[in-house]
Amino acid sequence: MPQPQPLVLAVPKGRILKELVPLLEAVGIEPEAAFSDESSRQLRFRTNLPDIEVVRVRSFDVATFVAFGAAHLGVAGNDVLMEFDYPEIYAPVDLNIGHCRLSVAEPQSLKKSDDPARWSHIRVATKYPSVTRSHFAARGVQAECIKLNGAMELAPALGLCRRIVDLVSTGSTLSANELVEVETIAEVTSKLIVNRAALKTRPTALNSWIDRFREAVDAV
Ligand SMILES: Nc1ncnc2c1ncn2[C@@H]1O[C@H](COP(=O)(O)OP(=O)(O)OP(=O)(O)O)[C@@H](O)[C@H]1O
Ligand SMILES: O=P(O)(O)OC[C@H]1O[C@H](OP(=O)(O)OP(=O)(O)O)[C@H](O)[C@@H]1O
Repeated sequence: MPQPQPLVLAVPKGRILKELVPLLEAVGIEPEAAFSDESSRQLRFRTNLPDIEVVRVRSFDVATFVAFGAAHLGVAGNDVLMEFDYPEIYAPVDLNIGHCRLSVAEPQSLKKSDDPARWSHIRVATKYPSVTRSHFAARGVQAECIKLNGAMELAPALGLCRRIVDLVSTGSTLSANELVEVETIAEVTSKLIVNRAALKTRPTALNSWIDRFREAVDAV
């Protein structure tokens, strides 16, 4: 009988990867050496297991690869999952890594006189326009979003807008840019995500990976 194609696990480049590597080890996935070589241009990696390979993509693209079934499994923050809200993605395991929060922030000087309860229309710079619009629409505030892909914290000082919605962890990026949090939209951690159609066609293999990740998180 022909062997099924290896499962594809999509992982994000960047900060989550450092926290993810020990979890991959704990579930028994050891990618080939080029995976840990930051200078390597390789994007697709064999592992010690013939039935799983790993691809490394941008954090937002993990969700897209998994939603379209190009990857069977992935690791993504719930900031990314909320922004796309793909119905094709199932997120069964909280990996307890990538802890941060999605927050609204504004200049310290503005906060002194500001009352969020009185907002009716605000302009916000963010990488998360969809989450931002729905968060504010739920209380009748129209949020006009300017999409940025990074360095949101610069926007108020340069007059692009007065408020931003961005991820906050230690708060040091906000304070270095004289901004303060006004409210939290969501707590964020990274999840193991699975393509729902793949879960139906390859249930044994995928459920076994879900169990292994769950056990590895519980063992930490
Ligand atoms: N300061 C932080 N502390 C903890 N987790 C974070 C922090 N910032 C981001 N994250 C989590 O890590 C994920 C990837 O963020 P990261 O900043 O590495 O990607 P990025 O560089 O913004 O994106 P891209 O891959 O598009 O370059 C986010 O989606 C979020 O879930
Ligand atoms: O509260 P802190 O601990 O300062 O963390 C918050 C920062 O972390 C993330 O950016 P990251 O460092 O990942 O860089 P990026 O702007 O390139 O996404 C986020 O976008 C904030 O800028």
